[in-house]
Amino acid sequence: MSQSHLSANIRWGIIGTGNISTLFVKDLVIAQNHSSTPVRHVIEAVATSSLNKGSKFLETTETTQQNPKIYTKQEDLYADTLIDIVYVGLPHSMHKGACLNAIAAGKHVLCEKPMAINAKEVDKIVALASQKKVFVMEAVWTRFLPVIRELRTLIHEEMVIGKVSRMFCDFSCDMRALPSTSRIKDRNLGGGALLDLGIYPLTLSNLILDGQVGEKALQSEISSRMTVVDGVDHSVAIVVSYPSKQCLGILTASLETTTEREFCRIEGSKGVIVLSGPMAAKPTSIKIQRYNNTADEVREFEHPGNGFYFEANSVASCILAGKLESDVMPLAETRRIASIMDEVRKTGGVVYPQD
Ligand SMILES: NC(=O)C1=CN([C@@H]2O[C@H](COP(=O)(O)OP(=O)(O)OC[C@H]3O[C@@H](n4cnc5c(N)ncnc54)[C@H](OP(=O)(O)O)[C@@H]3O)[C@@H](O)[C@H]2O)C=CC1
Ligand SMILES: O=C1OC[C@@H](O)[C@H](O)[C@H]1O
Repeated sequence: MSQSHLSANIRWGIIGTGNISTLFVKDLVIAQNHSSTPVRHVIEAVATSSLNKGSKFLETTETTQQNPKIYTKQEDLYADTLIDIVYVGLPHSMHKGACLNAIAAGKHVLCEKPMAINAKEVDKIVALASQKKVFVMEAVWTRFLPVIRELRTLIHEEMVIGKVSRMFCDFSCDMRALPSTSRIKDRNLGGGALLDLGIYPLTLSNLILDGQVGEKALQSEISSRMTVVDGVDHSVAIVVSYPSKQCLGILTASLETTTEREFCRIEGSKGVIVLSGPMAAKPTSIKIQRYNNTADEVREFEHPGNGFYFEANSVASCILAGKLESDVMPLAETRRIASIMDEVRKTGGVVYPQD
């Protein structure tokens, strides 16, 4: 397919060759065939614990032909002057260090969620990014999906279900078989349901109940409970309420069961919207049930790959425009969600070494 629409290169350095880095880079490759892709995404280098893992990663992601360098020391990737932006795909406890090192080297950063273990760490990253004048964003890719843009229009502009009063959202994955040493369960790696999964229902409650992000977001009140195993939460339940809008969200996440495809129900004065998909991070369908109409309306959102390129393209456009943060996922929103998660953990009794 022709790539004549691509006017600039964005050269990525990928840190970590695990699950999400693989999916993300595969999507960057897919993005090259989309006429809406504003840049050519180049995988310039990858940093990994072993050369062998690096080679396998390049094969799996079909980036071998781009001839990326494989570094076995992250410092070498940060020092590579050909890299524009570092993508951090590491366990949670390693995000802060990787972000600070990349920023100190003058790189832009896209860091997997959560940007850091707590709001205090987020503040350090934001302060250094502001000093070094680089773009930084937490990779909450869900916010960039077309299904979310449509959902927000339906709820906040067209008000198809009237005034929203309540929503339920769950993100649970049965991870009982994982050992306690896995990044999902190990307290020293920032494990736990809230930071790994609960961040998505919190994100959706912001998008559905509020609609404004970051500094413009409305004041909310939080109550919560957790079940804790080996120092990390295996289940969490949060009630987020907006007194000024008379609405509330009941949000849950768990490592001990798996959510049904219909993972989110939004109730309004004129009807109900049900979101479904393989997981709360990736809604693929919106069902509208109007109280005055017997026929449901279903809108499906299918696209190749996972759809990480919507996020990556937006990041590339910000960088080309010289922006230091995204309007869709601004740093104040990362900070706001991080402090809510701090509050929920404080009530639930989950304390990380970084707190
Ligand atoms: N946006 C999304 O949809 C998703 C986001 N995520 C987020 O991505 C990040 C990584 O998650 P995921 O890819 O699932 O994790 P993986 O365990 O699959 O990969 C993490 C990688 O980090 C490196 N690493 C370095 N030290 C360790 C360690 N002690 N334990 C494990 N890995 C280590 C390894 O890469 P190497 O050996 O190459 O150095 C490893 O492959 C997390 O922040 C997670 O929340 C995860 C899944 C989906
Ligand atoms: O989307 C996701 O699904 C599985 C989780 O472990 C992961 O961290 C999360 O982001």
